[in-house]
Amino acid sequence: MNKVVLVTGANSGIGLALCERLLTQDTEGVQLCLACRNMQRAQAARSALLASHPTAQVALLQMDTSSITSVFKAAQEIKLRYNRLDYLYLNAGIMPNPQFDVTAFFKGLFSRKIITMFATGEGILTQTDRITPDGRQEVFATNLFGHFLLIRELEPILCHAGRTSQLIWTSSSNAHRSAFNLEDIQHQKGTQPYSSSKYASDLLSLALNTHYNKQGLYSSVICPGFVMTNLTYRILPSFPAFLWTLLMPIFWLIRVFTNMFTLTPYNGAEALFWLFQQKPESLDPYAKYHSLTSALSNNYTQPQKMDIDLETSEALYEKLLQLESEERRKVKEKQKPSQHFHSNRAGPLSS
Ligand SMILES: NC(=O)C1=CN([C@@H]2O[C@H](COP(=O)(O)OP(=O)(O)OC[C@H]3O[C@@H](n4cnc5c(N)ncnc54)[C@H](OP(=O)(O)O)[C@@H]3O)[C@@H](O)[C@H]2O)C=CC1
Ligand SMILES: CC(C)=CCC[C@@H](C)[C@H]1CC[C@H]2C3=C(CC[C@]12C)[C@@]1(C)CCC(=O)[C@@H](C)[C@@H]1CC3
Repeated sequence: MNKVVLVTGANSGIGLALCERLLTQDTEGVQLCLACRNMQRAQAARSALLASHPTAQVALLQMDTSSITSVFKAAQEIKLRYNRLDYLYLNAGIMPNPQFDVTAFFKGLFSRKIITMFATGEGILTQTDRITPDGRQEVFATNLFGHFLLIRELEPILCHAGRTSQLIWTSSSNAHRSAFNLEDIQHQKGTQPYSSSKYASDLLSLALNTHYNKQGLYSSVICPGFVMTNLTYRILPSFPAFLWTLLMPIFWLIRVFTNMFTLTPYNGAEALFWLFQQKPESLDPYAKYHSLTSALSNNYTQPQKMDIDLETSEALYEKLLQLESEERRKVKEKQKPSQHFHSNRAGPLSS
């Protein structure tokens, strides 16, 4: 039977590379749905996939994960189109207005933390977040909360007796406990919203396993390593593309010291692809699955224990459920005036 696979943020980078890899492995056996914010880029991605796999089933769906209305609308559409969903890749993500701390970078080069700095970007990156029209912090809304609402909405087609479904989050080695605060889950106060949102996805994945494994739904997280994509090019915006190309030999050299420099979206998608082939019951809910590339350019996936605990994951889950109820209440409030308007119109006509 065909596997139904939905990938968010599938029009570029790691998400698109995953789609390409899935189709290369089994063109006929996969029914792909690319859920994208930008439909022009989504069309281009679909055409590229169909050019190399003309018989593939590739559908498109408009969804902006930072917008509550868009997520609810997309979820309705998905439920109309499919009666089951085997894989949901929660991959869309942003790192807006990144600031690269040059001083910290040079200090790091001459410290014992040099490898960690290159592997995780720890200590050298901050971001300035924005507020969405819904009034939420944009990084939290895009990377985490929109995805959480999507999962909750898709529950009926994700949970089926007698078969399993997988949720797979594109997290990061940049996820740190120190950037996350349970009292400020949207990271309104700090300067590391990206790290906070990725740490929150690690916690949420654990909580989802606690609450949904019995219903056959399993969640895992991966880190794609450091990959050259639109997201990373924006870290040094003044750097022209050719300078990045000039840096490539240095980056390949760094692979001798850390296998986290996967560099290409194809390599970065390794763990996402590997998880597609695993039995979800055999996976460790406390592990992050890393895409790694050796100095000799061999790709492999390796699990690493995450710095997370059940108590914090449950507390975050509760807070997300509260936010979800608030959002549902707001949606109902918005619908009320128009219902009132229609019933008023219906009144005199029927009398
Ligand atoms: N590159 C790296 O080194 C690393 C990346 N990651 C993670 O990998 C994931 C993919 O990023 P990557 O491929 O690198 O970068 P890209 O910028 O190429 O991909 C990000 C994707 O997310 C989509 N997206 C962004 N915002 C929204 C939104 N509001 N609604 C729907 N889609 C949205 C983008 O679509 P659009 O075209 O509309 O912008 C794009 O398709 C992200 O979650 C990122 O955090 C993790 C660790 C390292
Ligand atoms: C100018 C030179 C010679 C080097 C600059 C390298 C940095 C721009 C680069 C080194 C490690 C990278 C890194 C990330 C971004 C770019 C670096 C800081 C990430 C933080 C990108 C997003 C992620 O999720 C992390 C896993 C990446 C970790 C490594």
